[in-house]
Amino acid sequence: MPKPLLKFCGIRSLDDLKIVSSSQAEYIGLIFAESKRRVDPKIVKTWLKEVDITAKKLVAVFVNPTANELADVLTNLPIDVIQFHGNESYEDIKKVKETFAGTVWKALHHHSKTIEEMHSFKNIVDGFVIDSRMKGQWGGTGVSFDWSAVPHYIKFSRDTSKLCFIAGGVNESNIGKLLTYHPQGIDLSSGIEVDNKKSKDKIERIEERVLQNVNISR
Ligand SMILES: O=C(O)c1ccccc1NCC(=O)[C@H](O)[C@H](O)COP(=O)(O)O
Repeated sequence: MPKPLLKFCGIRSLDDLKIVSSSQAEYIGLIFAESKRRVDPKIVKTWLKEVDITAKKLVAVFVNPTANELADVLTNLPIDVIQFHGNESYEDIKKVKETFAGTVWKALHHHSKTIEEMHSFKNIVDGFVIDSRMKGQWGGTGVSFDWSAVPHYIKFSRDTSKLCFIAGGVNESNIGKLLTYHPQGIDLSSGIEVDNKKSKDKIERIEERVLQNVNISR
């Protein structure tokens, strides 16, 4: 089994960025939505002068963004992926794709109709992030969903040639179980934090588990 792609999300300081830049993650996520992890694109721009992340892809996470919010981020930062994490419509995403040449993912919350929602976005997005559904919160909840549904999400994504990340409450204690489903991608935020900061130790322990699993399945 190949190593699942890793996305470390919710970087909120220069120190966080330094930590994830030397990690095994392929993707680094920044939050541009209402959240304790929200960052200002102009400040992130100053961090990028100090930290080389050219080996990684930068993901901008939005929740129902305005055109101005999108423009502010896209003009200041070298964004590779836009992740729509709100209730954006197919048409909203289509409009953004007219001018944004990068990759676009739709985050969907796990519930009984998520596969139907994936169907409705499959012709406009490059990938999905499946996250936990928590009342009043869009993401970064630290809560995991019932992973017995993960094989359905993986199958749908494979059949439609989309990338699929599993998100929501993944941490060093439960990632072993998630790895048994062989997801293409895993997205973590709360599970790699201590006191609201990204933790190098937690990241290293998680990466160890991921790499162990890759070796075991060889
Ligand atoms: O992380 C946030 O604070 C956040 C706020 C609003 C919308 C999305 C947000 N996060 C998006 C992500 O991609 C997170 O990595 C994902 O929800 C998993 O978070 P966690 O459960 O904390 O691992």
